[in-house]
Amino acid sequence: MRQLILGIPKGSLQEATIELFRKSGWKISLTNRNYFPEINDPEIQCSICRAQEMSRYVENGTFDAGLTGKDWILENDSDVHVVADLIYSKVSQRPARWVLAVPYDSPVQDVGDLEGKKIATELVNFTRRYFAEAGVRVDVEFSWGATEAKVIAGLCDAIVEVTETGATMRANGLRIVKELMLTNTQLIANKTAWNDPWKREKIEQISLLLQAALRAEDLVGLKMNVPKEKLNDVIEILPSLTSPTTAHLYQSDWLSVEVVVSKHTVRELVPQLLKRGAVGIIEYSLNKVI
Ligand SMILES: Nc1ncnc2c1ncn2[C@@H]1O[C@H](COP(=O)(O)OP(=O)(O)OP(=O)(O)O)[C@@H](O)[C@H]1O
Ligand SMILES: O=P(O)(O)OC[C@H]1O[C@H](OP(=O)(O)OP(=O)(O)O)[C@H](O)[C@@H]1O
Ligand SMILES: [Mg+2]
Repeated sequence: MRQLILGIPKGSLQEATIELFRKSGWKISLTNRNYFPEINDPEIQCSICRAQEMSRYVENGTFDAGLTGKDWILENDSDVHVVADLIYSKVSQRPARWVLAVPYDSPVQDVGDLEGKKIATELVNFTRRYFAEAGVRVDVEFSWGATEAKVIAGLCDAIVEVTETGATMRANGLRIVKELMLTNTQLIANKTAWNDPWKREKIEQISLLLQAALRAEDLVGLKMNVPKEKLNDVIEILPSLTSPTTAHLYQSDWLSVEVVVSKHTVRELVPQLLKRGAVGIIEYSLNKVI
């Protein structure tokens, strides 16, 4: 039987990635210190890899496909096929941001103010390129991590660092001067693997289901009963992916109405639906939206 070698990112993206696979129908079992986790699909062999190195291993064919941040694909300048953007980060379903930041009371207000200064970052190539294009000469120094501490300690004048919730920036009293890049997780494939029909189909299956599970995260189903004469009043305020489904209730003038809506609209929507004559409203979560 053929097998697809799939890289799963270690670190910040690991938990969210394994959880997304679970929702998509694949159980990845990680035991302590084992870098080759079990997966309940004989056609996939998983391997754990640092997000920073993933794109290199996909590019050179060690892995057929893998998940990692767009930031590191760009930083490594890897020649890989991007199969899908999967918008999630460590704790949210939003992109993370790479920002230029300084201590709160620093005189630096703009990129140009950093001429001749020192910048610490994990994303050295990207940062050098950014400042070269801006025509500002800076000394970019590689940082192994805990980068926020370095600018506070005065070891550099500014940092280029990733932020998601902003908690670390706030906790260290840092000020964002500029947002340099948005990044999100991507599913990438080795170019030769992508041209192999069996592997491509397997990668596309993974892509389809991961995207479906991710889309479902933000949505819920709503179902309600509505008397015929109130139907238009109710439908008028229903946002929906497609137009709402309606069905007649058995031997009655009532209809059942079903829609898929954004989770965040529900608390506004439900009281209005009640006012307009809907009853027996139920909300249910969705596993996948295709
Ligand atoms: N909240 C976040 N913090 C840091 N990286 C994040 C976050 N959300 C998403 N990412 C992405 O995770 C990848 C970095 O993950 P990785 O595990 O390799 O580094 P790390 O989590 O910083 O590891 P380490 O604990 O060694 O610093 C990048 O692609 C980055 O964009
Ligand atoms: O905006 P926030 O939600 O606070 O997340 C961003 C923080 O998370 C990452 O740190 P990491 O855990 O990777 O530690 P490191 O700095 O040692 O790499 C990143 O380097 C930031 O410090
Ligand atoms: Mg880190």
